[in-house]
Amino acid sequence: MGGVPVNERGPRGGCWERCNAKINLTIVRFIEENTKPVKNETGDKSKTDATTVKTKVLQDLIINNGGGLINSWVDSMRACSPTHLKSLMKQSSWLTEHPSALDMFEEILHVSEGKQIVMFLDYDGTLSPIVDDPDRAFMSKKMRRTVRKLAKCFPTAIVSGRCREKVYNFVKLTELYYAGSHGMDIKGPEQGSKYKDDKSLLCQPATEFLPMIDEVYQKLVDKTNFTPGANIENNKFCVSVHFRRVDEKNWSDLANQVRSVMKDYPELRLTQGRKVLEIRPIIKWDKGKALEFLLESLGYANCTDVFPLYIGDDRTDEDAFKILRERRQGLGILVSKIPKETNAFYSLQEPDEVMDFLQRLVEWKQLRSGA
Ligand SMILES: O=P(O)(O)OC[C@H]1O[C@H](O[C@H]2O[C@H](CO)[C@@H](O)[C@H](O)[C@H]2O)[C@H](O)[C@@H](O)[C@@H]1O
Repeated sequence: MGGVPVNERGPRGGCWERCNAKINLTIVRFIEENTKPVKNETGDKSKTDATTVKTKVLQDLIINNGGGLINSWVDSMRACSPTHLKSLMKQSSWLTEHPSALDMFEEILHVSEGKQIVMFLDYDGTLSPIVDDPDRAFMSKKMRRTVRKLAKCFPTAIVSGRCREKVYNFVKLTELYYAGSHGMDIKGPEQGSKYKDDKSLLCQPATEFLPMIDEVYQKLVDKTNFTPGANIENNKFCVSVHFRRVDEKNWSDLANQVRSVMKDYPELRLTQGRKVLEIRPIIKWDKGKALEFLLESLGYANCTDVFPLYIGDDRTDEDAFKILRERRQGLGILVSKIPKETNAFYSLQEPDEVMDFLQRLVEWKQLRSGA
């Protein structure tokens, strides 16, 4: 550790003052954008706030058995009104604290100067847009080309909540590291990596939970069978309960179904992603631990000259952002159009912006190495 370029407000030695004008412009754009009707992830203009509120209620139902339900509604409704002045101030201050990584590109290069950049990329919502059907979350050919070029320039890992095989089938690049099941299933590149021969690299810290996860998966499939739109996804070391296509009036039923299964499995815990409940072993392993494991495997355990860049859109990515802050090393970039509590330093609005950012990194690296 040490040699760390970031502090609580942003990269140390970064050019914050010079960038204020840029940030202010972005804030103005952001406020303009958010005073228009807000589009949600599936393109429905009216529902974003309502669904955010309901997601919180669903979580409350599951975790607190319904306690604090009314307060939760009111608090969330207050917090979610984008036309409310207080909320706009919150959005603008969020953008000041988490500026666009594209706007701050030069500063990021500056603080990574002389260090080995290592790339960590989440999949859903980061490399592929969020879609209704989880089986159809394809990444574009252009994004794949970009990630392929990126992996030629820097060690690159995909870190996903999906099972490793499934995320590999979407990405289809043999030269990458893959950490599936929220980091509980890690494998090195199939092809000899130019950074390390990691054909044998494999880390699966939750194998003893496999039979339990299969059992819970089956029970959830049976239990939610009559809830239209509910979709249970087996991610090998964890299970996802999708409610994106469940009518909101059935969310509490679904929550009760999940709770009735989970109550028999104290060794499992529940986290929440984007319209998905994620059930996984209670072990102390997450995307942050996966990041540390991969850095170590790459030989950067105690290095001061490494600069991990982690890009992700979901709550589970926060574990990795937090580790980077704690290590005071590299930085996290949150993909989000709306303010979220985050440990990331910067933001990007959507996968297209992620692609632009990755492309700029590739061009910069190629220029430097005279390729
Ligand atoms: O860590 P990630 O790669 O971001 O995985 C988190 C979850 O991603 C997938 O679900 C999300 O994307 C779907 C497709 O766009 C969308 O339909 C769903 O609502 C999102 O939550 C994946 O299917 C889940 O298993 C992962 O837990």
